[in-house]
Amino acid sequence: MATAGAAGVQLTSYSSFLAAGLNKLQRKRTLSPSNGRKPAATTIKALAWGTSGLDDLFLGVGVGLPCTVMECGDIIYRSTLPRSSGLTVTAPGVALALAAVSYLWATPGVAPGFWDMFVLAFFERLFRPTYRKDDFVLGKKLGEGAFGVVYKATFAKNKASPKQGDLVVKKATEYGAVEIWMNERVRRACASSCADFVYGFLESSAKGKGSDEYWLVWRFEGEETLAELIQSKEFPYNVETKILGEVQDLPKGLERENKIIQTIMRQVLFALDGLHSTGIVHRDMKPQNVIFSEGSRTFKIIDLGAATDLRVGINYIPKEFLLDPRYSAPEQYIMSTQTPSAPSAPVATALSPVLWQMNLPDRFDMYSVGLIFLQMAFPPLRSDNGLIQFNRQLKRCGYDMAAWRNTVEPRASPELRKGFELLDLDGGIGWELLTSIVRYKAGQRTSAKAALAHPYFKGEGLMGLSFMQNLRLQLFRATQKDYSEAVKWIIRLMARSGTPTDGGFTEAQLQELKEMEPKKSSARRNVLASVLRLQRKVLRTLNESMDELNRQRKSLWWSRWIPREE
Ligand SMILES: Nc1ncnc2c1ncn2[C@@H]1O[C@H](COP(=O)(O)OP(=O)(O)OP(=O)(O)O)[C@@H](O)[C@H]1O
Repeated sequence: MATAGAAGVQLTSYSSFLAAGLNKLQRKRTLSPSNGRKPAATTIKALAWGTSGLDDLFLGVGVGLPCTVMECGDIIYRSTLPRSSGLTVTAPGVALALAAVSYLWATPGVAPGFWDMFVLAFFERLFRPTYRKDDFVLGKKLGEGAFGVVYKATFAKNKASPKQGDLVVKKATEYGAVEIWMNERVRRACASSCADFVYGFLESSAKGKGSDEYWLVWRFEGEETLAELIQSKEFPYNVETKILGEVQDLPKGLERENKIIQTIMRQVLFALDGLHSTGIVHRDMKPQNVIFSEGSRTFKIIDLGAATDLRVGINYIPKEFLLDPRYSAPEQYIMSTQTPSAPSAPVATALSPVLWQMNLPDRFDMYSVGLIFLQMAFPPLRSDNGLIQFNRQLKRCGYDMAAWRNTVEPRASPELRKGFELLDLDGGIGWELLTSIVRYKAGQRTSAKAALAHPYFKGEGLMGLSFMQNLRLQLFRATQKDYSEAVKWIIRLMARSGTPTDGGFTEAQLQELKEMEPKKSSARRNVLASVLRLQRKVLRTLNESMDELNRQRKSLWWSRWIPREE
């Protein structure tokens, strides 16, 4: 260090010596302006560059007197010197930060997931009241499914609860763990979407490990599910006062019924959008799992036993089949069967936005909601038999709702025709919404959020739409359009011989096109094939590595979060 310092001092002295020489030269030129010629500016500049270059060199070397090395400046002007340690904002930096934030917040939400799991869940566990089975008195049985029995219940007299009132208790088998997880997630993220969850715990039986039971407790929301309500001959009038608070000032008829159905659909979609936004797919949407909450006067979703949390990959087993065939979408699996079973939580969380966008798993629920809409609009489809028959007919029509309509409408019963008339109100926006949901391909189905923004819910029909709403409708239509129809039309047009009346291409033109095409299309096809090959390879690699990870972590890791009865 000492040697370097000395060298620096020596070099600095040399630089000062040169600068002094330069000053002298300038003075000399100014004092004796020579024989009419201008001073040799280039020489001076060159010398000046020489000295400043040396100074830069010292700065670069980093040795020398403090003010040669550190750009101290004069004390008076120090504030004008560039700040060396400030945060520099650059366009690529901002773009990168924005991309990272968008990824972390994209559905199902990596960042909110961390916050929820490590902060909210932690504090909730610290402060919420805990219960044990003696705190409840079970009443009548409300239902019995494959995985548990549901009872109406109350708090035991000795248990002081902040909110008294009726409860619902489900005693469930091993699948109860998943349902507790889902209900707790929902309570923190979108409480109004589902029945109000009170508590869930594992009750270890004295008889042995095999008979452990999960207890799940909710507030009793109400007596009726949508299934019971739509079975009534009075539907939809039997729901009117429940959700609208009063009888509408309209004569009984299609318009009034449409308003009620609109409100039910809006509430169901709103609840479902809450679940989807937090990364939960219900997988068992049906009128039996939509309950009318008397307290909040809205429809809420129940039974999260088949739900899957794609934020962390819980209960996500793509090859599993546990769906109600009456309401399930044609694809049956919510994720591509090429997608592996759920990886470990951190990997699943990091990849969740990519997997969500690749598979659009929420559209599985949307198909089921489309069928609920259909049942509300068409009375003959409200029975099990009616729905099963419809499913068969739609399958035969290639899941094309327009084709189904063309087949059944000409010989439709008055009840069935009533459904078409209801959906055709206001320029057919109800039919348009329905057909944008009930589609074969998941990717072409509209999401819950997009459906909520559909003008069908504006309530005043097409005539009542503002300019902006109309614009949004056009945009919705453009994004929802099935362009395969346009392609078919072009192909049909091409197949005809070109005449002035029919249009289309002549044989000669087609031949010309054929001759022109190969090079272009084969290049494009090659690129496409390479992209597909790459995609398959990525998926296969992911598949293998994740299955490997999964094998090592088959245990129900999330059961750590589930309280046990002491
Ligand atoms: N929070 C609640 N408030 C009022 N009733 C409820 C509530 N939760 C569930 N129920 C009633 O209990 C019944 C069964 O509930 P749930 O569907 O969750 O159980 P399940 O065992 O999964 O039954 P299934 O297999 O038949 O769907 C529901 O149909 C509903 O009538």
